[in-house]
Amino acid sequence: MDSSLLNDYWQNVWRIVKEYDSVDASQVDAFFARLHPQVISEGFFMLTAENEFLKNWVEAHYLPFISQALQDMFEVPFNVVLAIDSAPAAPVAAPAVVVAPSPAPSVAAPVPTAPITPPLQPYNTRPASATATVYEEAPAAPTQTAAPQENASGDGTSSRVSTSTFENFVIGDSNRMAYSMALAVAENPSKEPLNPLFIYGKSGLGKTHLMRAIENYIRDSRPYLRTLYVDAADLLNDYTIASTTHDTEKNSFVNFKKRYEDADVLLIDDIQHLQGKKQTLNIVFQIFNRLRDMNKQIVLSADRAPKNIDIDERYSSRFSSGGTVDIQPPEIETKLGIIRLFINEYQRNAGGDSIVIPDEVQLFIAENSSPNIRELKGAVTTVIYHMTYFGKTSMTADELNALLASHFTGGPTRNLTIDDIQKEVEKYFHVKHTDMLSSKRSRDIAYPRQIAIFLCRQMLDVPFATIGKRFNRDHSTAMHSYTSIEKKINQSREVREEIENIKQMILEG
Ligand SMILES: Nc1ncnc2c1ncn2[C@@H]1O[C@H](COP(=O)(O)OP(=O)(O)OP(=O)(O)O)[C@@H](O)[C@H]1O
Repeated sequence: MDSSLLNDYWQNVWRIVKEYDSVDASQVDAFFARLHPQVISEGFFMLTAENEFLKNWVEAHYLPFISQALQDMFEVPFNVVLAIDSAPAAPVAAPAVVVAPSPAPSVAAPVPTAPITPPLQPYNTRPASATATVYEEAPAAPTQTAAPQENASGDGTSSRVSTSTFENFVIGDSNRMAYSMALAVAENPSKEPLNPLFIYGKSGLGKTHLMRAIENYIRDSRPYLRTLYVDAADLLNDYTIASTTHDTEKNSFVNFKKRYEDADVLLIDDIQHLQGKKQTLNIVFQIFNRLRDMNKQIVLSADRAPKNIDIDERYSSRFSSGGTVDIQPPEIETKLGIIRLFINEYQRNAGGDSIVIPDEVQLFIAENSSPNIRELKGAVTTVIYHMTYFGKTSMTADELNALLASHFTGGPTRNLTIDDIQKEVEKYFHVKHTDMLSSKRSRDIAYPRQIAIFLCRQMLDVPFATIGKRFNRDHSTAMHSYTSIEKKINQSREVREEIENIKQMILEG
């Protein structure tokens, strides 16, 4: 979106607010003249104010009016955010939300000629099939204009490496902050305080999507930067090969390290895979420090908070020394947004007849699928194929249940057992099964054991006596474990997240 359009929207908001009965138009003029629109996307509007006083005053007196005016214009509720920018530049339009106002690039670097910008349309121009539920969905059609070109990307490829972009990431409360931070990094790599950026959340919630979106954005907008994405499991593999290759010059190892140290932007996904891999961690840490010293951008992701990764504290504290943000399980609105996005994508790929999945079917899928978005997408594919193949125009709840029962991991057909829970908890904490059942009481064994007992009770609802027996304990010890974890969950968000995470892994088997 060009900045004049952004300004037009702002002028319109300004005009509408002045017309409200309870406001003093001249005061509005005085204050609003010192605000600068920065970003608008569906349901989100960000302004900057020149100082704290102005920000606080506008927040206290005019924020609801600004939201209302935007809602009047676009017919969706708006979240309005004010930030301080003491030296505001000309307003910049970004694809969607950003965390902080982005100053003009400090180096004479080529910037994207046309930033990614979802066209914002009044809500009533949406297809009639869209339900009234509010969600933020970036339109699927890519609008980044930079043509694929030779760049210095670390893996030698010259343009986009996956289809995950900021445009096809559906935003909701559960992921808004992560999206904003990822976008801020993509727009201004190596800018403090988001270096390193650490994104964490359970499986299938969109961490890789955001990392790939950062990678794609930078490859398009700053092709001269070497951008390197790697999954930690592949990195580990790379390292094993490099360190075991018997070349006398140690070229394999040197090349391995150089490949990562040469990156301007290094993205390492799923770093929990490095738990227990001392040597690899040590090398990764050296690479990390070197890149940080050279002010290169690092983005890390994991399925749990840095603190909960079983690695030396000096690593985890360095890894989380910049921006740390989590992605929570999606709300129904976000799930519906993703379902619609996926139907549109499917339709575009398939061409031909239009695919109509009734709203009630979409709602059924959103309500019954687990938070894992892979599962959600799989369910949509199954339904699309089923409806297309049998020429159906709708499906009843019973039919959907029958079709998707085995698909949903949390569904009724998944018969979880105490064994399943023990197995996943042991895997998560790297505890041997014999230790889990032993009388050992060191914290690294007792805590996982308590969690396993807690989950057996919570997920299976079996008597404490039965659970105790399976852990070589009596009824009261099992009950004590349960209450002790319950207490920890109430006291600590991290414990809560960790347990949710393990639960999800158990459900996914
Ligand atoms: N908000 C979203 N909007 C659109 N698609 C999404 C969103 N979140 C996730 N997805 C899609 O869901 C799938 C799973 O997401 P992704 O691979 O990013 O998860 P993850 O958190 O990295 O999981 P894991 O930890 O298992 O690697 C991908 O196809 C991704 O494009």
